[in-house]
Order: sequence, then structure tokens, then C-alpha cells
Amino acid sequence: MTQPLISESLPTVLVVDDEVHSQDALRRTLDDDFTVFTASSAEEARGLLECEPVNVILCDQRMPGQTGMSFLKEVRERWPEVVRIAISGYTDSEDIIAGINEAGIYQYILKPWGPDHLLESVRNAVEAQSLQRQNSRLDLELRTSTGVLRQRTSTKITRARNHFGFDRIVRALGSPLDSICATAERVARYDISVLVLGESGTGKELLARAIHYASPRHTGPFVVENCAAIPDTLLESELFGHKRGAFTGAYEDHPGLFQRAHGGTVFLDEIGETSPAFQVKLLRVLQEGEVRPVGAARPVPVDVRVIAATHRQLEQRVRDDLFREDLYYRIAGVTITMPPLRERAADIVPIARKTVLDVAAELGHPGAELPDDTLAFLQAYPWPGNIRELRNEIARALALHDGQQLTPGVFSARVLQGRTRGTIDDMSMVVPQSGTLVERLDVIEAMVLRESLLRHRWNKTRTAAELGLSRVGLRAKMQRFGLDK
Ligand SMILES: Nc1ncnc2c1ncn2[C@@H]1O[C@H](COP(=O)(O)OP(=O)(O)OP(=O)(O)O)[C@@H](O)[C@H]1O
Repeated sequence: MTQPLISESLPTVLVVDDEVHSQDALRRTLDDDFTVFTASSAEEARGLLECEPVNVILCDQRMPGQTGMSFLKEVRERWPEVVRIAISGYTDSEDIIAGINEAGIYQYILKPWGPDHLLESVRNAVEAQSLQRQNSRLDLELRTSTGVLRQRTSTKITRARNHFGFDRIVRALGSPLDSICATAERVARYDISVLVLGESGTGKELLARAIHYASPRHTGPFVVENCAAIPDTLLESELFGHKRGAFTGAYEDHPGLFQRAHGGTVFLDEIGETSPAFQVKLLRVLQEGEVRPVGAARPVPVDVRVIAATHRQLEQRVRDDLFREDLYYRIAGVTITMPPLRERAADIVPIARKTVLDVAAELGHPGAELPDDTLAFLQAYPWPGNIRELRNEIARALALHDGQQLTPGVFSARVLQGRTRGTIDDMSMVVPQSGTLVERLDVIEAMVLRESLLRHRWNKTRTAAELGLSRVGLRAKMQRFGLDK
């Protein structure tokens, strides 16, 4: 047996035939295009397969010791990448079918074979193998990248769930937010609409996100829309999208709000500010569960959960005919009210501490200390802008007083003077909107006391004189409202 030196560039073919003249004929036919090995027995062929990279095996059906088919079966098991061609002197269709099934034969070549036909068959076999390899590689890459993508997506979702979970809503032990979050978490599991009421900056959007990420829709999008910011002229296009060429300037298809939120949750902020036109269109989508993009021939089904929010008393707006009653009932499956910060002063301490950490990390500062008197001072301020205002104040103080202790003096004049703006609209931010009259007056009384104390730099004699109180009376009130810390 003389075997060739392997040419790197040519595919290799192993001819297995015990008849020397058949071997020679095959070699001559294939030699120009392939590196050809020959073997006279299964044993010899095994030896070659073990040490040479064979692309195609051409095996005669008749072999001493065992049939060509049983050997090709073995090849399939041990070297499955090698393409198998059987050469046979007879045509038994059952034999051929068995060969194809059991040995995974690529082709049967009948004797006498013609050189052109044989050459073409072997070329095709090599090509089939290369395609097969390419496919496997692509398949592997695809599976790996899909796996990585899936893993990345699920990591992202897990991170988002952790980042926007209910425990990220910072609050003191026993805060009214405990029961609010418990309700929201229960509601999250069901596909009902949620209406979140509360002053600006109380955390309505934060709560809406927590609901979305705790819901079965958490893998879908959470899309925020500030309804007050959409002019009526753009309503259709913003809510329902448009097709390319639907109007001048529509250069490409634009998915509307509901299509973007499909499978997830849409957060409709400032729902109380919407025009009658907006309300009609919104109601239609919620009733029909489909949208028709401007210029589209057919409506598109949308599957969206709605969480709406407003700082307005929406029921009152319904009574005043400023908000559609039918829409109100659609969006207010469950109503949750976020209390203003001044009604949960205990939350100010953990929120302030957490904000210092967040902002310091953002600014790359080492952080800052919040001494007890500063915390008491922050608790006494009514925070008409709620948590947003508190966070902004702390960020400002940290930026200006890098690395120092945050004493009351580092806060803005507005906070130092306990000033709140005086418009009627702002009144609703300062005057409590829940509780009995006595409870509400208590909140106001505490604010008046604190404001006066701050202005007099906590001098009790001057504060008492200004408020027409005795020093003892002032001290008693300070104690009652927690202002004596
Ligand atoms: N309990 C909380 N713990 C930590 N951060 C909070 C909390 N509540 C609100 N925040 C933060 O305060 C800011 C304002 O909150 P958010 O935007 O959710 O309020 P909102 O009621 O939706 O305000 P608006 O009505 O003005 O849109 C955000 O930065 C939010 O992350």
C-alpha cells in the first residue's frame, strides 16, 4: 500500500476495496482533485481513519470478513463527519434503503461506474460535508449568541426588577408606604388598571415601575408618557403611530405609544391634564384593544396594561365635567394615593440618608454626614415638592459643600426660611388633603411653629413672643410636634 503525502489544500478520500485494479481505477479518477488513500480491508481503513483527516470514504460493498455496509455503519458511529459512499455491483433496493438508514450513506454508486459520474459524486460529497460543517458552526454560534442574548436579556430584566422593586421605595419602619406597597404588590399580579394619585414628586412613577416589574408583564416594556405634553394636533400620531407617507414629513413608519408598550405597561402621567380629544381617543383604545396607525389600512391589536397618575383630585374633575366618567372608571380599576412627604415626616430621614449615598456615588464624592440636628431640620420643612425637592436640595448641598458635614446652614434659602410659595395651586401642596380638621390644623400648626423657629434660629424667647405664646407653652408644642430634637 503506497499512501500519498497529504496535500494541505486538497480534500482527502479513502478508497476501501480489496481488488487492486478497482483501487487503481478509483485512484486514477480521483487523483487530480483529491488526496487519495487506499485500503484493502476494514482493518487497514480503520488505521487510516484513526490517523488521517478523511473527508469522504468510498467503500466497496464486498469485503473480506465483513460487508461494506456494516463497516460504513461503524464509520458513521466512530467518525460521523466522514461522508460515506458505497459502491456495489448489484441493485437491491432494500439493501440500499437499509444502507441509507443504518449507515447514513450519502450515495450508492453502482458498478460499472463512469469516471465523470464518480468524480462528480465525490465532489458533491465534499461540498455537502463543508456545508454541514458550516451549518453546525452557524447553529452553534446562533445557539451561543441566542443563549448569551437570552442570558443578557434575563440578567437585564433581573437587574431592572431589583432596581425598581418595592424595597427600593425608601421609607421608615411603620411608614404609611408599607401598606401602600403591600396593596400595590398584590394588585401587580392582576391585569387591572391602576390610578396613582398624589402631589408632584411623591413617587407615583416609582410606584408604577415597581408594579410593572412585579407583574407578569415584567419582561415587556414600561413606557412613560407625559400626557400633558402632547398637543392635540399630534395626538393621533403619538398614541397610535403613523405609516410612512401618511402626511407631509412622515418619512418613516412611527410606532405609537401603545405599540411601543405592547406586551408591557404604559404609564400615563398627568392624566388629569388631558383634553377631551385625548380622552376620547384613549377610551377607544382601551375599549377596543387595538390601534390604527395614521395611514394604515388595518388596525393593530395592542395588549397593554395602563397605570395612570395625576396630582389632581380626578373624581372632582369628573364631577366638574373636566374628565370623562367612562374613562375614569376604565383607568381607576384600583386607586392608590401617595401621601405627601410632610404627612410622613419619618420617611425623610431614611430618604435623606439614601440620597446622600446615591448623590455622593454619582458625583464621585466620599459622601457626607447628616448630623441629627440637620435631620430634625429637614423633617420640620414641609417639602412642597416632596421627595424630588428633598433629593434636589441634598444634591445641591453636596455639590456646594463637598465632603463637609451637611449642617442646616448648607441648604437653600428657601428651605432655610421654610418658605412655600403662596399661590392657590401651591396651597394644595401645603395644606393636607386628608385627615380630620383637627389633624390637618395640627400639620399646619407644626409648620407655622417650625417656620418661626427657623427664622429666629431656634431662639425660643423670640419665637414665643412672635407667636403670642409663653416659653413653656412653646416648649410643650415643640415637644408635641417633634420639633424639640
Ligand atoms: N420613597 C422613595 N424613595 C426613594 N426615592 C424616591 C421615593 N419616592 C420618590 N423618589 C424619587 O423622587 C423623585 C420623584 O419621584 P417620581 O417621579 O416617582 O414622583 P411623581 O409623583 O411621579 O412626580 P411627578 O408627578 O412630578 O411626575 C424620583 O427621583 C424618585 O426616584
